[in-house]
Amino acid sequence: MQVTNRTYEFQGVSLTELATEYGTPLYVYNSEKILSQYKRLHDAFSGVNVRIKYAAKALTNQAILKLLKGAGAGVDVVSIQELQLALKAGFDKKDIMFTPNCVDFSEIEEAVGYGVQINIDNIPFLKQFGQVYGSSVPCCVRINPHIDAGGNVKIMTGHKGSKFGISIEQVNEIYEVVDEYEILVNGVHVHSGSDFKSADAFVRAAEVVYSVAMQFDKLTFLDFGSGFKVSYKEGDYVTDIEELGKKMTDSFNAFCLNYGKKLDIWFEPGKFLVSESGMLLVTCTVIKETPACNFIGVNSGLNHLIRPMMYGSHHDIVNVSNPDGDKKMYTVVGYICETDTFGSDLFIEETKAGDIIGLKNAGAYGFSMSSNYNSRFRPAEVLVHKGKHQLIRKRETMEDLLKNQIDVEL
Ligand SMILES: Cc1ncc(COP(=O)(O)O)c(C=O)c1O
Ligand SMILES: N[C@@H](CCCC[NH3+])C(=O)O
Repeated sequence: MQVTNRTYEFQGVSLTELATEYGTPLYVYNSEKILSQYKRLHDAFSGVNVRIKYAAKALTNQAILKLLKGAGAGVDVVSIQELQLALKAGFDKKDIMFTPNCVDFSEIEEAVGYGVQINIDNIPFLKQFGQVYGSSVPCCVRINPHIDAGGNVKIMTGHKGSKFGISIEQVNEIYEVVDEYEILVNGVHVHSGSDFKSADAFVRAAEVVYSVAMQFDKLTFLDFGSGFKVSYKEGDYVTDIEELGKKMTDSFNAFCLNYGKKLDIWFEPGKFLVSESGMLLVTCTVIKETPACNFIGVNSGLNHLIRPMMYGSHHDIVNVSNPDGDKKMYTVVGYICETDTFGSDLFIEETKAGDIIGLKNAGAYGFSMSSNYNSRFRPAEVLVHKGKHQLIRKRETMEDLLKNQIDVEL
């Protein structure tokens, strides 16, 4: 995003004009940022056969899926619905990885029916998979490496107490089940969390994967999940992707040499690809000066962007209508009937009712985690691509709120 000629712009398209044209609250995405992040990651791993499986959960809009497919990405999905969305966007079944957790086994069977890559994350399902498919359908196994990584406890998935993956301490059971049913294991997977505070977590998880992988002789890929950290605020630690690329390329190539075969290396980034591309535009409804602080009230809330309330996440907030205003300290809050603070004691350009306020870094887990709480409509979404803007999701209407409700006589 640039501030040019006193306006916030994506590819020369003014964000205030988008807010006027489409109304607020509005999610706006910049395709250039998504594509440049994709290229950066791909280039960092140019010394190995890298496959980037976009974690669709971060932002599932068809336009975004198509954009990433066009760039060469595959996709990681966690539900049958995400799988169907990926197929609808044009992904080939061979480029889709299905990584569910605690679903009914029938979802695995359904996914096998679609012909996508299956990732198994518990021993009972591995057994059941062996009983049903033997060696006729390949599967990947998800390992829990017992590594504490991730920005906060709610988004850590690789520690010993986590529900995800098969514990590294149960790895012998995996080998026994695989032998018993002659399961064709074609991949080993690890995903230790989101927002890693250090790239070292990747390196440590990779060592665990390499040691597990040596026991399988039909592998075609190793999947190191995600956890790439982007900057949410000035001074934030960010994953040095180029540095990580060098380190992991060396260790991966050494592993392949040892293994006796060149494998593919997979990653499943969500945030890294789409977070910084997105801005949530809202309108200031009221400036409320209290003895405690000056509130900027806005026409949105935790129903549209839950990350600050759910994880204590920081999103930089700017006054898009008044980019040159003097900065004052504000607390930005939503219109929901419970505390829905977007940011406390932030220095933001002087704001008045009616101004357009932008919450940055809202591309990942923004719209996809939104809800209709308080019976509010979810926002519209706009994609700026090749210098043009397009509506990629309509704002909801009363019809959407009522469409599955059944009118009964009482
Ligand atoms: C299995 C899996 N892969 C990939 C991701 C994407 O993570 P991130 O958005 O941090 O890149 C997640 C979410 O944490 C996940 O659960
Ligand atoms: N939803 C989380 C990311 C991880 C979710 C998937 N494992 C966030 O907003 O930071």
